Amino acid sequence: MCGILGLLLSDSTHNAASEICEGLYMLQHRGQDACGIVTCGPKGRLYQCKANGMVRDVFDDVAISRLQGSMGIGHVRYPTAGSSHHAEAQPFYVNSPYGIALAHNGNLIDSSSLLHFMDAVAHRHINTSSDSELLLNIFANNLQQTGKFRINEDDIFTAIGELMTQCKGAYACVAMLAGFGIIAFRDPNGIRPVGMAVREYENGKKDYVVASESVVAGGSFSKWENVKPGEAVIITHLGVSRKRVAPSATFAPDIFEYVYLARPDSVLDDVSVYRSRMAMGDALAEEVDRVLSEKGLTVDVVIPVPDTARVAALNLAQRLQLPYREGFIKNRYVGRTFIMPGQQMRRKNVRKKLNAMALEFAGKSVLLVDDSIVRGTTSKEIVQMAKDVGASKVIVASCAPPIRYPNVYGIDMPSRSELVAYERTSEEIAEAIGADLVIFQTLPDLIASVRQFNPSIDTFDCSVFTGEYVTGGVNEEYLNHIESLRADNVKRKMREGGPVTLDGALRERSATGTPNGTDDTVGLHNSWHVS
Ligand SMILES: O=P(O)(O)OC[C@H]1O[C@H](OP(=O)(O)OP(=O)(O)O)[C@H](O)[C@@H]1O
Ligand SMILES: NC(=O)CC[C@H](N)C(=O)O
Ligand SMILES: [Mg+2]
Repeated sequence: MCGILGLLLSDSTHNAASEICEGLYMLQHRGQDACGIVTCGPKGRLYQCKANGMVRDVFDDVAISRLQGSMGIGHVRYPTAGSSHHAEAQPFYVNSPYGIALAHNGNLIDSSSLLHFMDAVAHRHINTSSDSELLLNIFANNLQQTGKFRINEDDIFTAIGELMTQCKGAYACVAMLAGFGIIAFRDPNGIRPVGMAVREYENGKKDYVVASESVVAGGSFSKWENVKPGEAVIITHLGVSRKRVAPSATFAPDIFEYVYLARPDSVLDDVSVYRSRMAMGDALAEEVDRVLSEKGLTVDVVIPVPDTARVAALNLAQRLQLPYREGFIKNRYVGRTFIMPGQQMRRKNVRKKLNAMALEFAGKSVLLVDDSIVRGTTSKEIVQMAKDVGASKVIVASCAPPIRYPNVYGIDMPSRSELVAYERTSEEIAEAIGADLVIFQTLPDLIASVRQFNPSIDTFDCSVFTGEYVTGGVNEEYLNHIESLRADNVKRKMREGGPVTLDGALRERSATGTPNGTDDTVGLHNSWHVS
C-alpha cells in the first residue's frame, strides 16, 4: 500500500512540485520508507528527487525548487517486493521510448515470468529487484511496439490494455510521459485504490490531480472520481480521455484499505472510510456482547488502540453503553508500526508509541479494541502494558477477522508463520498475546460494514482472511516462493548486507538498504537527494 500521486497544472509557468509534496504528506500513512517526485519541465525535461526516508526528510525548499515543471508524479513507499534499498524508491524512470516515469501501488505476482520476458524477448535491462521497475518496462516495451516517432492516446490505451493481459496482481499506477501528460490506470480487479479530481478556474482552465486517496483532493479540487478497474485515464493540457482497456473482471477492492490502510477522512470507491469504521465498531459490539454473555464476563471500560482503531472503538462503546477512555496515549512523533520493515523495530516502536495510563486500567476489566491483529506485535505489547499498570482482566477485540493467509497484493505480510492467527484458534491466539480473551469480527459482518455504503462493489479482496486470491495464479508454490524472498528473517539478512536471491534464482545481488551503502546502482534509475 504505497501512495501515488500525479498533478497537471494548466498554467505551464507554475511549478507542480510543492503541491505534489503537500499531497505526499497527506499520503505518508501509506508508506514511510521512501518517497520521491519526478516533474516534467520545459522542453520535456524530467527532474527527479527520491530517497529513503519520510517526506519531511527527503524534501526541503531547495529540493522542491529544483523540481521544475507544471506536471509531475510522486510516491511514498512501503516496500512489498525487492528490497528497501534507496535504488528502489519511486517514481521509476526509463528513457526509451519517449521518457516515462511511473509510480506504483500494489504488487505483481508474476514478476519471475515478466523478468524472463524482459530478458529473453524485450531485451530490456531491469536494474533493481522492484516489481514496479518491471511494470514500467512492460509499459515502455508495449509503447515501443508502435514504432512511432510520436504516439497518440489510442496507442497509450492499447499499450496499457496489453499490459493488463501481461501483468498479474495489484497495480494502481500513475505515469508521466515527457512533454505529453499524466496517465493513470488500475488493475482489472481494482484491488488498490486510485481516483482523480479537477480544479476549475473562471477562465475555463483546469488543473488535475490523481491520487491513491481522496483526502489529497480535499482542498481546492472537486469532483473526485474513481479510476475504474481495468480503466486507463490520460490527462493532457487538452483534457481527459478515459477508456476501459481490460476485459471485464470481478471488482474486488482490498477490504484491508477500510480496516487499516487508508485515512479515515478519505472516500474510497464511494465509501467513506470513516463511516465504514464506525459500522465495524457497531457490528463488533454485537459480537462482543454475544461472547461476553456466553462466557458470563463483564467489562468496565473500552480502550482503543490508537490510532486507527479509535473510530470503531468509540462506536462499539456507545453501542454497548460502556465508558470509552483513551487509556493509551500515543506519542505523536512515532509513525505506524505495522509498516516498519523489521520485527525488532516494530516491537520497540510499539513501546515508544503507546503509553498506558494507570488511572484508566488499575483494577478494571478492560476491553482493548484494535482494527486488526496481524503479527500480534501490538497486542502482545499492549496487553502486557495494561497488566503492568494493574488491569484485572484484559480482553482484546479486533475489527477484522483472524488473519491467517499472506497478502500478495501490496501489503507486506508474505509469511504465514509470522501471522499470530496462523494455525491457531481464538483461545490459542489469546494465549499467544497474553490476553484473557480475544474476540474477532466475523467476515460477513466486516464485509457488510463496508458494502452497505456501496452495494455496487461486487466483492472484496479478503484473501488474508480466506486464502482465496481473486487474480488466480497464487498457489502453494508461489506462497512458498514469496515467503523465501520476503520473510522477516530474509529481509533482515538483506539489511545486514548479505547476498540473497531476490528474484527467484534469476540473479544474486547484495542490498545494504541504506543511502550510505557501498554498493550503488546507476544514475539513470536511481538518484537520491543530498542537500
Ligand atoms: O498485530 P500487528 O502486527 O501489530 O498489526 C496490527 C496493528 O498494527 C497497526 O497499527 P499501526 O501502529 O501500524 O498504525 P495506527 O497508528 O494507524 O494504528 C494496526 O492498526 C494494528 O494496531
Ligand atoms: N506497497 C506497495 O504498493 C509497494 C509497491 C512496490 N511493490 C514496491 O515494493 O515498491
Ligand atoms: Mg494500530
